Amino acid sequence: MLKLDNVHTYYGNSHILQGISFEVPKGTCVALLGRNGAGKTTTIHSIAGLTPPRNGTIRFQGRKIEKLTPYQISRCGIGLVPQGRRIFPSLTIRENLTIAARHADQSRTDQEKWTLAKVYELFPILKERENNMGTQLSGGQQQMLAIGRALITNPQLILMDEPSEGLAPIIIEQVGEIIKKLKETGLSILLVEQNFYLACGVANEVLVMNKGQIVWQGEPQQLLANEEIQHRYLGV
Ligand SMILES: Nc1ncnc2c1ncn2[C@@H]1O[C@H](COP(=O)(O)OP(=O)(O)OP(=O)(O)O)[C@@H](O)[C@H]1O
Repeated sequence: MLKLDNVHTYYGNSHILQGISFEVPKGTCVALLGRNGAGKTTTIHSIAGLTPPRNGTIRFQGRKIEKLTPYQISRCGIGLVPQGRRIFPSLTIRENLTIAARHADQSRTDQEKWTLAKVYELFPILKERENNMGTQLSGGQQQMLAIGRALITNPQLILMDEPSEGLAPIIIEQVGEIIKKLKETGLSILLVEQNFYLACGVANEVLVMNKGQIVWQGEPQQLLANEEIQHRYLGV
């Protein structure tokens, strides 16, 4: 589904991603873990075209996408749930969703298509509060809206940047359940997280980043059993 090969990304002269390679197979969730500043968001932004890589290739369903614009990448079927949610504060829930729907990929069959009704079915609280402004939502509701807004573009892969950030533990559990449900629909997910337990609970594979490189990769159970890696790179 997604394949990065030797990706190098810079901010000016700062060499941030130093040869990142990994794959997200179809229908799976791959979690990217690491301390603050490890390069997780930069990886997501490199894939989404917001900070294009200077070297290396990124393939989505076999097509090279590293030189495309963010809009073109989104049209290929990659949805972004950005860090901090980025809800439009002066629009209602419904407007936040319908604006995103205007950019939806229409090539999928009706059954697979995400509509406003399907997003409301997944998140009934958004339907109940559809006329509330973005700013009037709790952190958990904003996260649901950010996920709904990505889904309504009909992506085949979503990039989620720290969905648990700033949320209470009970809401983080709900986010975990949502991610599992999305996987069941066949969606592929690249999940960037600081929350070790959330990531290990939902991912098929975990990648650990440090200083712009992937320093460990394996199954969640292997990471849960590996205290050395947890201490050294994740501060668990
Ligand atoms: N716009 C920018 N200009 C210059 N350097 C940046 C910029 N954004 C990030 N960096 C640097 O790039 C490195 C990687 O940052 P990045 O945000 O990818 O890390 P992260 O693992 O996502 O951490 P966090 O959890 O804090 O978001 C850091 O050293 C950071 O200071």
